[in-house]
Amino acid sequence: MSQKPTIVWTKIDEAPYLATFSLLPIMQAFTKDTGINWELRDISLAGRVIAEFSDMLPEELRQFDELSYLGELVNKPEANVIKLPNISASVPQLVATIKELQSQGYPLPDFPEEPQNAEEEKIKLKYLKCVGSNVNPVLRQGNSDRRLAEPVKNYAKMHPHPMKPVSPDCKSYVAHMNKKDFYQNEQSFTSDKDQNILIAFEDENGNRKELKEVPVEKGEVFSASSLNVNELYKFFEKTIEEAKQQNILFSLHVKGTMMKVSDPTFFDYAIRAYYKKLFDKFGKELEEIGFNPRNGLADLYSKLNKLPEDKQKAILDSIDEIYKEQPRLYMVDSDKGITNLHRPNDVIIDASIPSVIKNGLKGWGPSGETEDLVMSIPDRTYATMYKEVVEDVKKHGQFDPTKVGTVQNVGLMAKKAEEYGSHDKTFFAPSNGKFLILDEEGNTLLTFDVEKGDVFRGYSAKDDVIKDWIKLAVNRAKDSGYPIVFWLDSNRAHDVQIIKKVLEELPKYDLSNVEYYIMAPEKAMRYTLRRFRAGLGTISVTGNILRDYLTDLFPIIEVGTSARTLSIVPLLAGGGLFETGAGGSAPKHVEQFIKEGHLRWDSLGEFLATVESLKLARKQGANEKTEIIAESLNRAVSKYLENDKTPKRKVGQLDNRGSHYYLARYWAEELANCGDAELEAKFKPVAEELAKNEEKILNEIAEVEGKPADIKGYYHPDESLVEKYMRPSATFNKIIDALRG
Ligand SMILES: NC(=O)C1=CN([C@@H]2O[C@H](COP(=O)(O)OP(=O)(O)OC[C@H]3O[C@@H](n4cnc5c(N)ncnc54)[C@H](OP(=O)(O)O)[C@@H]3O)[C@@H](O)[C@H]2O)C=CC1
Ligand SMILES: O=C(O)CCC(=O)C(=O)O
Ligand SMILES: [Mg+2]
Repeated sequence: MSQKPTIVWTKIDEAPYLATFSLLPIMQAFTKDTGINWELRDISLAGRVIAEFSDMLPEELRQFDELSYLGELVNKPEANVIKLPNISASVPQLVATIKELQSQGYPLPDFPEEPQNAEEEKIKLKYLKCVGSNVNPVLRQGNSDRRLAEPVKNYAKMHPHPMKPVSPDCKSYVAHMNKKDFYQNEQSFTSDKDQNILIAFEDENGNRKELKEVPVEKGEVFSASSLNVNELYKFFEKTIEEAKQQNILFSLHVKGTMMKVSDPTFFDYAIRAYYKKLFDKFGKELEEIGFNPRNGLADLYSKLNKLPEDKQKAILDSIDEIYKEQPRLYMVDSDKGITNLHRPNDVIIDASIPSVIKNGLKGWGPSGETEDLVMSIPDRTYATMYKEVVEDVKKHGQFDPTKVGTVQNVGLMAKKAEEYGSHDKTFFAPSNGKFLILDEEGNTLLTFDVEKGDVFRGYSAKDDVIKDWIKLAVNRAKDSGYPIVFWLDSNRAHDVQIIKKVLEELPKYDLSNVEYYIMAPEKAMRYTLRRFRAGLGTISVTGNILRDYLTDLFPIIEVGTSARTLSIVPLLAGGGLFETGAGGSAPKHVEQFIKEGHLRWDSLGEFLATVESLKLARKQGANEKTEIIAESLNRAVSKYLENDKTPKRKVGQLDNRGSHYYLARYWAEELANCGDAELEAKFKPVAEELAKNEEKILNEIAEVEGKPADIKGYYHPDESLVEKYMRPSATFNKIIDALRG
């Protein structure tokens, strides 16, 4: 192992990217004496686009492919990566990024949505590599351990975030399909050897097309499922009609970003059902301009100018008519008329359902008021547990953050586990027929009867990954004393295979102090909520999707935002990946920053991740001061929370930059009394300087607030301007830069 451990800090997008400019210099300054080397590696959406197309760019605009570099690093024991949340881009976000880069002088080709020749086909494929969740699955070469640190829980108890009460006559509910969904159609097997299996499609005349060869390891659980799109369409028709009858909002909650291939299908059919009259009346024109509902209604607006003006007007009028007849839509931004069906990346289920719960089971309607709503979550695999929590809130009332317990998670995530690794194994039926899984001898292992347009996806979980996940769960149970609940459903073919492994593995451990259960998601939710409302702690041990969903749901209920989560990924190869929070990149915060110079991103996730990363660096060879510095940071974070120095929502209040000042000050104060003479001597004057200059520093920050922060870009801003806005206090910078040396 190298003598000089390196911590990689990732350069990403949106709010946490902005915050990095203020925070990373502080981290470098305070850890100077550890001998740790800090590297900033660009995995932002814009950075990935530039790297992908570097062969087409002039030398000075080229960029190294940092994601591939990191993808290799995480498989080495020296890996120590702090991964901030990055954009998992939808196609509209990608197109916006390309436009912005072009406007900055990057000679990038347009995104060829409908390629006309082989060259365009190649370009499209390159661009599609930048879409969806293409960073996380590459870096996540370990399973995940997500939980809230004790001081964070205590903070929420002292400063509870608002949770709106639920009205006793609340009409909100979760709607899902009842047949022919992924849940019903799943099939699975555990491979008894290393082999290559084949995914193929056979039409009704027996013509077979080979689609993809997939290597499968011995002990790997391989599963596949299909979803019937006619049934999906009927589901939307019915749910839309119900919303109309009940006079509540219609809403759709999916993961169009992470599940970039299969989930836009939900969008597609929701749009076809909701705007049916538009398709009936203008089907030909919509086809002519290449409207693709998978990209949301925004795609129609962006292509409308290809039609003559009178046609454009007729289409817009028809949309207005539809809004009068159909149920009101759940809104993303009612002021701007942006609806739930506008863009697939705006409503992301893991964050959106908790936000509905926070709002007292209401969503924003077109009038700018909150209203009851139906939450469509088509596939039952994950809808039923949301239904359970929604019904629980209706029955028992809103959660009280000062009283609830905690729900931690151990997630099966490594090596592109489960559905989150299915993108390259997802196909759409070109006609009625069947998808087949064949072994090397051509024997049929699984068969899926489908109709034209149906979605098929294959996914798997590797044996070593499952075993590591079980080990992590048992260890967490022992460390915390909380019961572990495996959220596994004996009615799901995939879960049946996993349950077998859990039952085989568990007896290999000393379970004398471990309370464990295996329950289907609905029941697991019921059990967990009972304990949660009684103030008790429980660990959910789940697959990859439930990991994602539950680690937003519970932290948001418990502490207001999943950004405050501690998210550790012990890598299978021995290193560590520390994700900051469990949430996203908070685009709303960037909008506020650009408009009024106030950034309300709370970097708590980054603070907590750094503590863990420093502890790992110590094990990787950093000197003994590292531990003291990490512990001091940990205590500084507690102080930061006790004194409530988290950023506030409004301009004029403490923001991200001010909150970093307090973190630095408390960290210096802790180091000034840490028991290490050298560190104490070094940081005593720093603590004094920081305390003495409090007003001056905060005033210098306040000077850039209340007016626009023009950073000349959203996906790829001018970094010298970002730096200027994010480090506006000369006094503070001087103290930090002196430490950085
Ligand atoms: N790990 C990753 O890399 C992840 C990436 N993403 C990506 O992030 C983007 C945005 O996702 P979205 O669903 O909007 O979720 P976000 O978590 O970005 O935003 C939802 C809301 O959470 C609150 N919030 C989030 N982080 C903070 C913070 N640090 N400080 C204070 N409040 C915070 C704010 O809510 P409020 O106004 O209610 O206080 C915010 O508006 C998408 O592109 C998505 O793909 C999403 C999840 C994880
Ligand atoms: O990778 C993504 O798209 C989002 C990941 C996410 O939401 C999570 O890990 O909680
Ligand atoms: Mg998530």
